[in-house]
Formats: sequence, structure tokens, C-alpha cells
Amino acid sequence: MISVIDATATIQAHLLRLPAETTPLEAATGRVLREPVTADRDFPPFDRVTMDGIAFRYEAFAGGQRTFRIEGTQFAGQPQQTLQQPDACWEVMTGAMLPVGADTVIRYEDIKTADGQATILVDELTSGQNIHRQGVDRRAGDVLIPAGQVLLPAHIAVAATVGKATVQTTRLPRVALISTGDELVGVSETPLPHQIRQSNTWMIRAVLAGLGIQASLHHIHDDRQTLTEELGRLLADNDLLILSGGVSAGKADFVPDVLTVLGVQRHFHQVAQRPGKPLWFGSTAGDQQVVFALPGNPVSTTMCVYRYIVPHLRASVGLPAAPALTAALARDFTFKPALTFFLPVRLSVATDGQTTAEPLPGSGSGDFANLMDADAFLELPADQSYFARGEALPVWRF
Ligand SMILES: Nc1nc2c(c(=O)[nH]1)N[C@H]1C(S)=C(S)[C@@H](COP(=O)(O)OP(=O)(O)OC[C@H]3O[C@@H](n4cnc5c(N)ncnc54)[C@H](O)[C@@H]3O)O[C@H]1N2
Ligand code: MOO
Ligand SMILES: [Mg+2]
Repeated sequence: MISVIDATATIQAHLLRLPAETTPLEAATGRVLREPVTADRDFPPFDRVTMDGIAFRYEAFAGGQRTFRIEGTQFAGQPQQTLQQPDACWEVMTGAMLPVGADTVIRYEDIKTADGQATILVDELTSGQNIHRQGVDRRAGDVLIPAGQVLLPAHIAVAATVGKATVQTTRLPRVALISTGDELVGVSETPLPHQIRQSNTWMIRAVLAGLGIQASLHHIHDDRQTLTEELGRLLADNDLLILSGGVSAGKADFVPDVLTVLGVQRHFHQVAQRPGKPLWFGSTAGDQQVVFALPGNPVSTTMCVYRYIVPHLRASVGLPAAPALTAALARDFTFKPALTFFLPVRLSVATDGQTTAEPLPGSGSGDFANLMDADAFLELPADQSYFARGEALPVWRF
């Protein structure tokens, strides 16, 4: 049996090997970029007018001129026009190119126009005002988005503006979620008295959906032969298998043996934690496939998913680790066994800004209804039994 800290390190040493793939821009939000995106042109690509009004030479204004003949109108989307006479002006629209020869823009609110002429009504203006100069934001050839960046909406806009209809991103893992157990029936079925509906794989699917990962759902009966065949098939088609159930000491708990027979190397079985002690973790040669076999009790499954699988997936796809958070216990708590204890809690933020955690112990690792009242769990270290009110402890949010 290994510690939670060693289990974490072992898991992080066996990340998934995910290649880059071509991703349409519309599917790239939240994905991790695997190529640098560079500027094909300056940002902005031309001296861009930022106010609807007129463009003229500042020098004319500085010399006392207030009324300018209008030579024409430069709209956005039109090729660049040229100021013909040094004492004239062009009407210009936001987003248009600044006409050649003009260097200053004044908005309509500060002029009046009549008989083909514009008269400036203000006494002060700044040379070059209301122009977004070519290249002030970024230069052609600059790396705009480095490889490794998680693509947020602002990055999507920049990729679009440089003409990247597709980008190279880390491929998302192919994940199979597998419940095992003869007592389990599907969500649409009516269980007999000795049966229950599968719920674990639904929970895991919901967690992975939050990471943008779609997983397939499977169920296998407690039969060594069937397990071997089905798991063999699923291993061939997936990067990650997440099993629930069948990993403890029972006479139908075949999962660890079957995985070993299938060539999945066990990295550990059993972690000094509650719940979730029978957790099993392994991978095939070169980590081509990684397998988590989670204890079937639903609270164990949930804690193991948040504590181990989500960080493993984030690191595998290149997402930054979630920030390490702590919360202060709202009241004293005792847990004696020499195991790390994952305690469901409800968080609240006090007026002083501190996060406090109200323990919701529930009735054990089968009580998944209790988790509906919780929004996180605290990690109580194995080498301590008594935890005082106010003590800050690591917290994992659901
Ligand atoms: N002699 C021992 N017995 C047990 C030990 C032990 O160390 N020695 N460990 C206990 C602990 S801790 C846990 S956790 C469970 C783990 O059991 P398994 O992983 O073998 O899971 P199962 O036996 O298949 O099922 C346990 C429990 O969970 C329910 N379950 C399973 N899958 C699902 C699912 N997809 N959705 C909803 N519920 C599920 C299942 O019906 C059982 O009630 O072992 C203890 N025993
Ligand atoms: O880990 Mo078991 O989950 O303690 O019931
Ligand atoms: Mg069992």
C-alpha cells in the first residue's frame, strides 16, 4: 500500500501520450495549442481611423485654419484615398484607412459641415489623434500565441484574424468508462430487488465533460472471460480506461488479475486513504494506454476521480494544474486511522475573505446522496488524527 503523495507522483509519471492534430477553429476553444501562431501582418495592418469625422493635416490647423474643403469620403473597406490639397480634408469612417497626406482625425461632434466644407469648432486637438497606428500592437512575424497556450476566446479571435481556419492542438484522449458488476443495470432499466442502476460512470462522464472530453460508456459482467475479451477490445481502441468496481478482495473482483493478463503493468494497488483504498493504477508499455481501476463504492469513485484522474488528464493534455487551495475547518474533526481522509465539506466565504469548510461526513463511501450537499472535500493527512477548528487544509472542489 502506498501513500497518497506517492500515488500522485506515480500517476503523474505516466501521463498519456497525445499527439497534435489539426483542429477546426470552431472546435479549438479550451484546447492546448501545439504550434506558434504568428502575425501575418502588422496589428493593426494600416493606420486605422478610430472615430467617424474628418481627416486633415495637423499643420494646417496649427497654422490657424478652421474650415476645410471636403474632397471625398473614405469608408471602411475602401482602398486608401489621397488628400489632394494640403488645406483640404476627407470625411473618414471608423475602421477606414487614413487617407495619404492626412495625419489627424476629428470627430463629427466637434465640427459642423455645410456646402462641402467642414469647420472645426474646438480650439484644442492633438496631432495624430483618433488614429490607431499601423503595427503599434504587434508586428508582422511576431509570435502572437506560443505553443502550449490554452486557447481562450481572445486567442480564437487572434487566430481568426491571421487566417488560421485550423490550428494544431493536442488531441483529446479517447476514454472508455467501464462499470463492472452483476448487480448493475442501465439507467433506463427497472432494477430487481437485488440490483441497482449504474451511476458511477455517469458521474465520471459528467466530470470529463467539464474538461471537454467525451467518453464512451460500457458495462461488463463479473465474468473473467468476458472481462478479458471486452477489456482487451477497449484497450485497443482507447488511450485511457477508467473502470469502476471489482478491484477489492471479493470473489468476483477479477479486474486486477484480468488487467495484468492483458499486459497492463500495475504501478500500484491500494492507497493509504479512505475512501478509495483499493484503487488500482497501471499502464501498457510506453504508457500507450493508461488504466485507472477505481473502487466501486460511489464516494470512493468520486474522490479518486477528482483527486487523481482530473489532475492526470489536465497534465496529459497540457492544461495548467488547478491552483492548490486550502480551506479552514469550521469545527473540530477527528479521524484516527493512519490513512489520508477525504472529508466531504460545504465551503463558504467569510466576511474576512477566508474560505471555511463545514464537514459533511455522511454515512460512508456508499452514501453518494451526501455529495449533493457538498461542493468539495478536504484532504486530512494520514499522520494526524485530530484537526482543530480553523486549521487550513488542502481542499479539492467538485
Ligand atoms: N474484505 C474486504 N472487503 C472490502 C475491502 C477490503 O479491503 N477488504 N474494501 C472495501 C472498500 S474500501 C471498497 S471501496 C469496496 C471496493 O469494492 P470494488 O471496487 O471491488 O467494487 P464492487 O465490489 O464491485 O462494488 C462495491 C460497491 O459499489 C457499488 N458499485 C460498483 N459499481 C458501481 C457503479 N457503476 N455505479 C453504482 N454503484 C456501483 C456496488 O454495487 C457495491 O455496492 O470494497 C470494500 N470491500
Ligand atoms: O474505499 Mo472504500 O471506498 O473506503 O469504501
Ligand atoms: Mg468488490
